[in-house]
Amino acid sequence: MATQLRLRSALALVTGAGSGIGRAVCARLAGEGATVAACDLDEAAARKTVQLLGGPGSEEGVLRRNHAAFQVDVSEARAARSLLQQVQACFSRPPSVVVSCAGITQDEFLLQMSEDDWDRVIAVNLKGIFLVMQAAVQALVSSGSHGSIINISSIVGKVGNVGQTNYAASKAGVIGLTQTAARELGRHGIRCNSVLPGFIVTPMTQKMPQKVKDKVTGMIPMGHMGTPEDVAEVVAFLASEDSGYITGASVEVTGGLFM
Ligand SMILES: CCCCCCCCCCCCCC(=O)CC(=O)SCCNC(=O)CCNC(=O)[C@H](O)C(C)(C)COP(=O)(O)OP(=O)(O)OC[C@H]1O[C@@H](n2cnc3c(N)ncnc32)[C@H](O)[C@@H]1OP(=O)(O)O
Ligand SMILES: NC(=O)C1=CN([C@@H]2O[C@H](COP(=O)(O)OP(=O)(O)OC[C@H]3O[C@@H](n4cnc5c(N)ncnc54)[C@H](O)[C@@H]3O)[C@@H](O)[C@H]2O)C=CC1
Repeated sequence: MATQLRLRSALALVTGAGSGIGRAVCARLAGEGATVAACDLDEAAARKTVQLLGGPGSEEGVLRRNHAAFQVDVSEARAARSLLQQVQACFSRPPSVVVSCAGITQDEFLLQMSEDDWDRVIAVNLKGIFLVMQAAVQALVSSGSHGSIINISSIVGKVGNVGQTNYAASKAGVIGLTQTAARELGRHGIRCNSVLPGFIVTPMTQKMPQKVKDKVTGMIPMGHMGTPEDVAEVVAFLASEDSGYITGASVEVTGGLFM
């Protein structure tokens, strides 16, 4: 159950906000009082998220007074830096909560995987988190502000997965990146944690071959796929002071898959 408005003083920057887990995270954080900067490669999708957050100004085409949408390709260094400049210009402060959900798959067996398939997934899923996190913590540290960074990895980053050498490597990298940032930033009052979702119902998993989806679902101890809201619940906890002594953690939201 959400603690009433425990994030009322937070400005939350969420990437991948236009779909799936990122959209659910925006809704949950806003529901707990946060002001949300919904960021995505697909600006229209990010705007749709802001409209779905409801409240005054959420009518079609009118940005809600206290939330805003931003377009960004997180894999581009200039774009990531510009995003933080835009967000600070819009809200006159750095984001105290940063949730990196933006991610892609380009699945293929190792024997057939192209260099481009490898490079693109690493650029978005790993370098993208590095770029956004670096820009955000530079703003937080220079302003002497505390914060909570939540990076979305995957259970695949822990155990691997057939057809995902690129994706698994990127998600394993997110864990190590986050743990290292936690070690460096604790003295600045900035916590950094990873969330490792399991098999969640989103457009990303809907692309999988049905026979694989059926196999995976049968392996989940809780017997069903998770929802984006299941992940958003954990993200909200890590964003709040209720997790004030948690940093460097990897929190699995999997229904017990690969425990
Ligand atoms: C025995 C089942 C074990 C399942 C373990 C898998 C756990 C996955 C949990 C995922 C949870 C978190 C996921 C996440 O973070 C979000 C995502 O990444 S969603 C996308 C996940 N992607 C995959 O799992 C890869 C799915 N596979 C494919 O997309 C295609 O197979 C691929 C592009 C790799 C190759 O396509 P193609 O050449 O057409 O071959 P087939 O599709 O016909 O497959 C050939 C053969 O291999 C089996 N197979 C494919 N993928 C997997 C897999 N992930 N795990 C186990 N087995 C797999 C497939 O069933 C075929 O087997 P046959 O016996 O020949 O039918
Ligand atoms: N769905 C699942 O089962 C799981 C998903 N994850 C991770 O959760 C995160 C969210 O995944 P889903 O919501 O399922 O996917 P999704 O495909 O529904 O949403 C991903 C969002 O990221 C955006 N995006 C893609 N590339 C981008 C870029 N370069 N810059 C900015 N935004 C970009 C897309 O436009 C999209 O809105 C991803 O990092 C994914 O790897 C982890 C474990 C399981």
